[in-house]
Order: sequence, then C-alpha cells, then structure tokens
Amino acid sequence: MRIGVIGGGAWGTALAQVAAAAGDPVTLWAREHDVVASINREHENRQFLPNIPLSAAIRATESLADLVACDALLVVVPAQHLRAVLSETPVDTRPLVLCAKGIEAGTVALMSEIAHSVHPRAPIAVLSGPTFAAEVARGLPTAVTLACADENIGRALAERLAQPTFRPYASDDVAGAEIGGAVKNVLAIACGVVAGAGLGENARAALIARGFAEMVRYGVARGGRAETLSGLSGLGDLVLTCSSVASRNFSLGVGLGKGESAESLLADRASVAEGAFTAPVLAQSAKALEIAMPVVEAVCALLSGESKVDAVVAALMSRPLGREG
Ligand SMILES: NC(=O)C1=CN([C@@H]2O[C@H](COP(=O)(O)OP(=O)(O)OC[C@H]3O[C@@H](n4cnc5c(N)ncnc54)[C@H](O)[C@@H]3O)[C@@H](O)[C@H]2O)C=CC1
Ligand SMILES: O=C(CO)COP(=O)(O)O
Repeated sequence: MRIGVIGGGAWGTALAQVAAAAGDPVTLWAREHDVVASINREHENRQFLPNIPLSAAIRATESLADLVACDALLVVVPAQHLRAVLSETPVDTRPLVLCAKGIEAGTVALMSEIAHSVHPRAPIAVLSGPTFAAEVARGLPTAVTLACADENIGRALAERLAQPTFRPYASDDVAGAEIGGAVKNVLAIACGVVAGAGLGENARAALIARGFAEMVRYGVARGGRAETLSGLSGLGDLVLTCSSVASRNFSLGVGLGKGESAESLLADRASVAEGAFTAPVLAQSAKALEIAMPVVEAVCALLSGESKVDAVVAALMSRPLGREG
C-alpha cells in the first residue's frame, strides 16, 4: 500500500517518516516551496520539524496531482483548512486517514463529516493519540487509535503503518476518535493557564478530570463511545498535552495564565495551536446540544479577552455544587 501524506507541517512530516520507516516510498505534499526543497535536498523539514533527519524514501511535492499514484492518503492539514485542501485533491475511492484535531468553524463539522461531504465515495479513517510529532519522528515509542468503520480497511491501514515504535489500536468509532483529539486541545489550553497562573498541581489534576467529563458528555452526544474517549485518542492524548510545555496548546495557556493576550500570543505563529480555533466552535456546538462545558467556556472567555484568570477561576469554583458522574 503506497502512502501519500497531505500536509508538510510537523505532524504530516512525522507520519511520513513512520510510513517510510521500512524504506517504502512515501509522497508528501506541502504547500511551502521551501519545505519541499528542504525535505528533498537535505532530508529535513527545517521549518516545521527541524534537526530531525528524515528518511530518503520520503519525496516531497508541491503538486496535489502527484498523489494519484498513492493507495491511501493521510490528511494532516490544520482543521480549518481541511475542506479547501481536500476539495483540490484527487481522491475518488481511496481511503482518507484524517489526522487533524479540530472542529470546523461555521459548520461545526467534524473532520470525518468534511471529508465525507467533499469525497463521499472515499472510506474514512481517523488516526489520533498521544503523539508529539518530534518524538514520533525520532522513533520514540507510542500507540494510537486507528478508527475506521470498515474493519478490513482499518486492519490493512494499521498493518501498513505499524512499526516497532508505532502501535495502532483498531476501533470502529470514528466520531469518538476524532472528538477526543479536538476537545483535548481546548483542555490543554486550560491546563496551561493553571500552570502559567501558578494555581498548583491539584488544580491541574482536578481540571483534567472535570475536563474529561466534558469531553465524554460532548463525544457521546455526537455519536462517539465513552470507551473510545477513555482510550489513547481521548484520555491518553489529554494526559499528554495537559502536562507538557512541548504542547503548543498548553504553552498558549501558560501565556494566557501569565496575563498575556491571546492576540499577541497567536500573532506571527508559524505552528498551529488548534485549541484556539476549536474552543469557540466547541462552545457553540455544546450550547446547541445543551451540554454543559464550563471549562471550555472558561477557555473561550480567556481567549476572547472577555475575562481575566482570577474571574474565570472564581466563576468555575462557585458553580452550584453538583454530583460526580
Ligand atoms: N504537531 C504535533 O505534534 C501533532 C499535530 N497534530 C495535528 O495535526 C494537524 C497539523 O498540525 P502540524 O502538522 O503540527 O502543523 P504545524 O504547526 O507544524 O504547521 C502548520 C501547518 O499548517 C499549514 N497551513 C498553514 N496555512 C494553511 C492554509 N491556508 N492551507 C493549508 N495548510 C495551511 C502549513 O502548511 C503547515 O503544514 C493539526 O490539526 C494538529 O492538531 C496531531 C498530532 C500531533
Ligand atoms: O496533538 C498533539 C499530541 O498528541 C500535539 O499537541 P499540541 O498541538 O498541543 O502541540
């Protein structure tokens, strides 16, 4: 199975490295000329994944048409650009493995819903889990959820992508797998705020647990299963990104917690902090579904500049006492 990767950011590049680990040729589409040139000439993605030697089996291209020779496509462009890029990609009936973590602004569509509306004949899979790109590209071990409604296609993809240091677990819960990744980015911002404002380790642990409750409520309401959200693509990724400054979302939260504005923190950023885009969309969608997501709402208030950290913490702590579960 020849793999093509759409998106030459850190994660697309790391996944190309996984797919090329056994020396199989991989085609990687990137929109930046310099990224394509640096991967092909130096076997390095200087802009988005510097100082990590890449497999010579990865060939980068600026032309989406070059992906027609591939049997399956890993789609790794940021969530808000997925629809535009997929609309220009020849796909037909080839499997699309969606790897971005977010919800589309305006439509509140999940990544699988976008892919299905643009390419209705393509089988859809979701790959998600605790995967900092640099660690994966360096060959450090991790495990991911690979969800696909078609069991045979899911198995074939898992067998093709599995490596001694990269272990996919099969699932048929596409919605559950993608919602975990989208929601955890917003919760990682919240945990960064706790760290940046010096609110302590207890507060962070409490936030992870209550944030996870919000993730499960929302995920189940959109058709996912609680057991998927308790797995690698939900809880696994939540624990990772809520506890490390290597997370762009957590780092954004640290800045907010120190009192910096979202506008200044996001200005001129080359890498993407998906949670900043997902937060208002998620809050809007949760409201429409009548699901309480107070932590997500708090992140929205901080990102928009509507509230300061002290006020947000006071509001969260003074909500009416409730039952757990
Ligand atoms: N970096 C990581 O460790 C991981 C990232 N992800 C997810 O993968 C997705 C891609 O993130 P990264 O590869 O980290 O990106 P990145 O932050 O390394 O690079 C930004 C990417 O955005 C692309 N981009 C910017 N403007 C665009 C436009 N108008 N149209 C199309 N593409 C545009 C750039 O070409 C580049 O590929 C995100 O949804 C992210 O949440 C998932 C797992 C791990
Ligand atoms: O999704 C990720 C790891 O699984 C990457 O997290 P950040 O986008 O917050 O860096």
